[in-house]
Amino acid sequence: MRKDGVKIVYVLLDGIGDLPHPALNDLTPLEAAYTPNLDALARNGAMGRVITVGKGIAPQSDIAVFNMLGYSFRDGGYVGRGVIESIGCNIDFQDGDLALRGNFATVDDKNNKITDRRAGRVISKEEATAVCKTLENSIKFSDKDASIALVPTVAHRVVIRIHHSKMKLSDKITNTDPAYDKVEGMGVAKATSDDIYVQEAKAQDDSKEARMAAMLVNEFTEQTIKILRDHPVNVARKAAGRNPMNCILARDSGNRFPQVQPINKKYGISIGCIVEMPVEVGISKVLGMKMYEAGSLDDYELKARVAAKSLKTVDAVYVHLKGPDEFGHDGDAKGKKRNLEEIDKRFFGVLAKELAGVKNPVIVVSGDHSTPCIKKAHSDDPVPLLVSGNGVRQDGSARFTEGYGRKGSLGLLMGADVVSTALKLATDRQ
Ligand SMILES: O=C(O)[C@@H](CO)OP(=O)(O)O
Repeated sequence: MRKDGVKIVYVLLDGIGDLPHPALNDLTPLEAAYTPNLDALARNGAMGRVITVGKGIAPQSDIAVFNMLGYSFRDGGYVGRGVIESIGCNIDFQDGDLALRGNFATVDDKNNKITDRRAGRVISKEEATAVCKTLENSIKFSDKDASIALVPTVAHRVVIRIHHSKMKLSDKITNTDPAYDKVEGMGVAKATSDDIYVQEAKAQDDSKEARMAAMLVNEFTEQTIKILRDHPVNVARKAAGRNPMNCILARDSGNRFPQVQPINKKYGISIGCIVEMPVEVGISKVLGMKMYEAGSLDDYELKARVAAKSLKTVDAVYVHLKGPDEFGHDGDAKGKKRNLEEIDKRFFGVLAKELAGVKNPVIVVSGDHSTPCIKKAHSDDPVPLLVSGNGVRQDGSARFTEGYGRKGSLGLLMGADVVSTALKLATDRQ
């Protein structure tokens, strides 16, 4: 398969997949949205659907993106989102430390009932930094050889790193965040219910390293709620009628660096990326992808321009657009529809113009998982896949929607096969 001359733009729309929603006359956000640029790509290409990680698995973005880039970790060797986000935010992490993904959350501190898993989502860097600094200075573990580092990343997200100077901590512990389970190291969304409390971390084996890890995470959780009860940041937030960030929910622990084949070696082409969220930044570093700066999360026009320009130096560029997922989590179907229309106009519309000078580009569009607004959580519903351009045989798809994905000629793929399939389609015509 000749790969010289290949030019691919690979776009993952976070949380893209959805289900019919009453607020959209029982259409999905993709079906209800006006997306002329995506539809033009669909008419000039072929569609299918993707089970990104595994049948029945509602994956988190980390393991889903790894799969969509061809790394399935099905041997159970996945290191956990905590490690990936630690790498993404450059925290000092060594094998044997315990890294976890955290959420600043709002709890009723009388019974630890969670009233908002994201403390209202609006959290400034200053608030998060002040809270993390207080916690790092105030938390005292019963084991004097243990210490903690906390790094706020984006909005309600924070990375937790626990170090023990005399033992390698085990990652065989359960989450304190009730919204996600750990299955073979992978973070899997649970069908959430309203009656949710902060969970106690439990050791998943009888080793002293797992029991120590669980004990330290529980001490962290308990002390955090006490310390933050009257923290100035929360006094101010409550006075302003905003949810206090008075708990940190922890999940997806890991205790070692991933060992994987660099992506350029895996596919024999050079692949760059445009990513912002700490988890995708971590993935890109682990896979050795050249990262291109392209503004903040919704600088869509800039991302399109940088993506097209990057093809002067790399053969393919992976672009992660976070937008749709948060509307799914918030159950905002109309908001997700509007966000898709914005991405279509401001990213894909600009990309079409910017690629005018690129010979035979192939555009691949899919997602990391479904986040149906009706469920307000990730689901195992397959995501649509589109491969368009460079003479890819058109299959009659008229729009980029879940429905056309079901009927498309590419059929049903597993996430780990998407890149190799797209590469084959992109090079058959060479
Ligand atoms: O970080 C995020 O964007 C989401 C899902 O990946 O996590 P949470 O549901 O905790 O907001």
